[in-house]
Formats: sequence, structure tokens, C-alpha cells
Amino acid sequence: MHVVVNAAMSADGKLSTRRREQIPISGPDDFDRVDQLRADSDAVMVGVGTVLADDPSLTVDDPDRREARTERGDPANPARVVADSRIRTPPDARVLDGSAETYLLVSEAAPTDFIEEMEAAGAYVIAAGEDRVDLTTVLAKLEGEGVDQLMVEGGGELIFGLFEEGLVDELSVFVGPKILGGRDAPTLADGDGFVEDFPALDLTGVERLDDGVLLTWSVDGRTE
Ligand SMILES: NC(=O)C1=CN([C@@H]2O[C@H](COP(=O)(O)OP(=O)(O)OC[C@H]3O[C@@H](n4cnc5c(N)ncnc54)[C@H](O)[C@@H]3O)[C@@H](O)[C@H]2O)C=CC1
Ligand SMILES: Nc1nc(O)c(N)c(N[C@@H]2O[C@H](COP(=O)(O)O)[C@@H](O)[C@H]2O)n1
Repeated sequence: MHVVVNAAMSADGKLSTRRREQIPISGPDDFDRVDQLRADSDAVMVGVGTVLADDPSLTVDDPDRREARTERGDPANPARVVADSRIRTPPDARVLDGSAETYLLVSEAAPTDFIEEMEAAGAYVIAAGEDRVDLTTVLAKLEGEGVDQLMVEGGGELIFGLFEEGLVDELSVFVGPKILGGRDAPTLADGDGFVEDFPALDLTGVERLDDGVLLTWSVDGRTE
């Protein structure tokens, strides 16, 4: 499986405001690039923090891109994947609106009645990990379901978790012309933070886009 993390951050490295409100950091060209990346992926993943903050649809916006997918035998939209250890996804969340397959990745601590509620809402539930989703195991299971390219859209907790497990192959970050500030505002990689074995990145692209810059890296493994 190839895992691509994509996010937009402010010039000071924040994914959203300290109130976790979704604000446009990208401009139209970057949103279009993100839409193409979704269309090129088998699944799009977020953490439940993003579902609760933004209620994203995670679907492909451009009808021509959806049609191109169906012409090559894929569903119009990539599958949606939510890492949600204890099931905090609301049953009326847009990721459960039926416009794409949705996988809910949960831990063994997820309450059984919540699992049943999510299955009734149309989600495929995959459980792994005692208290928290075991990302290595669930990504292997998704690969078994035919997910070869996984796009990860955030947020900072999930992105850190994937780097911690050495699961990220590629990172693209749009850096936009805003300062959001706030010591508690989400950043690209939150979690506990690394103190050693930092993931090492290889710069593969620098491109001026909208009023910002698109940076792309391949992930090299972990170094001292
Ligand atoms: N600017 C951008 O490109 C984007 C910004 N965002 C912003 O990010 C914020 C949400 O980010 P976060 O609060 O960090 O939440 P998150 O979206 O990273 O979700 C974190 C949750 O994922 C679940 N999870 C399960 N297993 C996990 C594991 N092994 N490792 C890590 N997480 C695991 C946990 O329930 C955890 O609370 C929102 O403010 C949203 O607007 C989100 C996506 C893109
Ligand atoms: N790539 C990007 N650029 C921005 O400027 C953003 N604010 C975001 N936000 C994330 O995009 C998702 C929205 O998804 P839908 O359009 O509803 O499908 C959501 O996860 C935001 O956090 N991304």
C-alpha cells in the first residue's frame, strides 16, 4: 500500500484555528489538486477529530473525475476511512451519507452497541488495537480489501500516529499565506512528538501554487 499524507497549513504550521474551526488555507488551484489526489486514490482517511471538527464529505467534487473513475471500473468516489477508537462519529456525519463506502477503524474498547449503530448506518467496522486503533494492522486489512493508494487528509493526531508507526510513504503540504497562531491549535503532526528516531524526509518538489507553496517529500525512514 502507498500512503500519501496531504494537508494544508498556515505559514506558522497550523492546520486550523485554536477553536478547531475549518478555514480555507488553500486557494482554488490547491483545492483542485486535492480533488485530483482524491480521485486518484482508493480510499481517503481522516481521524475522528476531523469528522467532529469539519464534518467533511471526503468525496470527489469534479463530476468528470467521478466519471473517469467509473469508466475504469472503480466506484465514483474513493472509500472513506475514519480512525475512531471509541466511536465518536455521529450517525448523521457526512462520511456516513452513503455516497461512498465507509470504513470505521475502531479499537477493542469500542462499545458493542455503538458498533451495531455504525453498521446500521452503513459503515464497515474493522477493529484492532486494545485501547487505540492499531494502525499497522488496520492498514494491512484495508490493503486486503483492495486499497492500494491511501490518501490521508488529517488531522494532526492521526498524521503523527501514522509517522510513529512508519506507515507514511509521501507527504504533501500546501503552505498558505496566513498566520493562525495558538499554542493549542492543531499542527501537521501532534501526538506525543518525537524525541529521537525522527522521520527523515527527502524533498521531491517545491511549487508556487495560488498564494502559497506546495512542498512534497518522500519519507526515508527514521533517523537519530
Ligand atoms: N488543514 C488541513 O489540511 C486539515 C485540517 N484538519 C484539522 O485538524 C483538526 C483535527 O485534528 P485532530 O484533533 O488532531 O484529530 P484527528 O483528525 O487527527 O483525529 C484524532 C483521533 O483519531 C483517532 N485515532 C485512533 N487511533 C489513532 C492512532 N493510532 N493515532 C492517532 N489517532 C488515532 C483517535 O480517536 C483520535 O482522537 C481539525 O481542527 C481540522 O479542521 C483536518 C484535516 C485536514
Ligand atoms: N487541503 C485543504 N486545504 C484547506 O485549506 C483546508 N481547509 C482543508 N481542510 C480539510 O479538507 C476537508 C474538507 O473536505 P470536504 O471538502 O468536506 O470533502 C476537511 O477534512 C478539512 O479539514 N484541506
